[in-house]
Amino acid sequence: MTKSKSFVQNLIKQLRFGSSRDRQGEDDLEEIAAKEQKLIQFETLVEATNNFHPNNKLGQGGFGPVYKGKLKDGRVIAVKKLSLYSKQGRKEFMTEAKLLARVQHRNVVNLLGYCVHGSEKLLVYEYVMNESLDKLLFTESSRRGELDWKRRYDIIFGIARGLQYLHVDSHNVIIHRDIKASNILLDDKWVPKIADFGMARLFPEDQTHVNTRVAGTNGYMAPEYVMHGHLSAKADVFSFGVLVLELISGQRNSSFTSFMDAENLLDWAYKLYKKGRSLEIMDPTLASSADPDQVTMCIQIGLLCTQGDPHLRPTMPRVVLILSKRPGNLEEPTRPGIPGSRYRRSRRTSASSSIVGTSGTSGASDSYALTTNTTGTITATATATATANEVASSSSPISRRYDNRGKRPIEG
Ligand SMILES: Nc1ncnc2c1ncn2[C@@H]1O[C@H](COP(=O)(O)OP(=O)(O)OP(=O)(O)O)[C@@H](O)[C@H]1O
Repeated sequence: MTKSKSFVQNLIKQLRFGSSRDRQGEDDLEEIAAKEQKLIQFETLVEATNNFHPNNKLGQGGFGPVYKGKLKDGRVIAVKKLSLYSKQGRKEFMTEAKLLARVQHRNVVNLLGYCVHGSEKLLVYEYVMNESLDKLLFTESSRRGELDWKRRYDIIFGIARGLQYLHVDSHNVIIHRDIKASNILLDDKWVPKIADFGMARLFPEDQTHVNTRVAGTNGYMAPEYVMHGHLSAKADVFSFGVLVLELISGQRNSSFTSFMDAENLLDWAYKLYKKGRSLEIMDPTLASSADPDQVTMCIQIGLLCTQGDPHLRPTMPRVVLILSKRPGNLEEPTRPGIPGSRYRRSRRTSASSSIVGTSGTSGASDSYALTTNTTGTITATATATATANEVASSSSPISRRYDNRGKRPIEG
């Protein structure tokens, strides 16, 4: 067996371990990473970041702070430092280290190595120059103009390719679970890199979905995942669709300003689409650079990806195909599934990605109303007695608190 093959197999073994084996997993990982020469000395990082000087701080994530640094060989790096007291962070940190060690793709951030220094743990990435899409699109509004239509289209395409790689082309199915604007980094050529694999899950090849504890970010999570903890690649497809509509409109779904009585960005886009006026959602700063046909197609893709019924959403390979071939006829999107609105759960189990219809309700026998209150608590209400027990059950993820970043922690 080759060295790299045994490395990958060891990592897969570790990812399947339960939490009681985390400690063991960490020790193994150190050994494996050392063999792979992925270990970076703490002193090297101290020097590279000028002793983690506040001036070098790039931002603060769920794990802890991220610093910019420069290695002696000239490579610019981003160092993610795990907060010492975060048990949750430790788990996510290990997941990120293990998963990123085994993926390599132009549209996935490159993990250069990691470092353990006493109780401190650090992950070292290539520095991605234009930082996060979130900053450009929403926070530093003066820079939004830098994202003309061509760049936004290429970003959409790049993220789609990155997700196709994770879902299909890597050894196992990897579900990212937290696709959102702040987890997309843009390099100096505006190539998007999917980052932050702390919540990702690795699926065995023969498994298409699992039921899991819900974790993710408000505004991006697929309804079947929020409601039932049902996780499949289609949950990432949903988040991707939200991101596409955010990129086109320049509006954050989670803090949407209401237009046309729409409850959120997806609802607004859908209502305009049904009236044949979908281009009205377009960010005004795109007016001079936009290709209307391409924008229209991307809005339709965003709506297809965010459909309430996960079976109706296209797979990522299909999205990549649509983006590369620009077909004249695309299927009609059905109503989007949105936390905060009514979601109908179809009983149908077979997968299909090219169904034409007006709503994802065929065979539906139960439905839920999901509401988010001002404190960020998501609450689900069963609207059919047949499912009242399921909703009342303590294992059903119906009422969870979000932190002030809109992020739901992994529980248990
Ligand atoms: N490889 C990198 N290159 C350049 N900047 C980075 C890199 N990794 C992270 N950053 C910056 O550091 C900041 C914090 O990133 P991090 O991934 O820890 O958290 P986040 O995605 O903002 O939040 P959360 O952890 O809650 O999802 C981000 O704003 C991002 O711009």
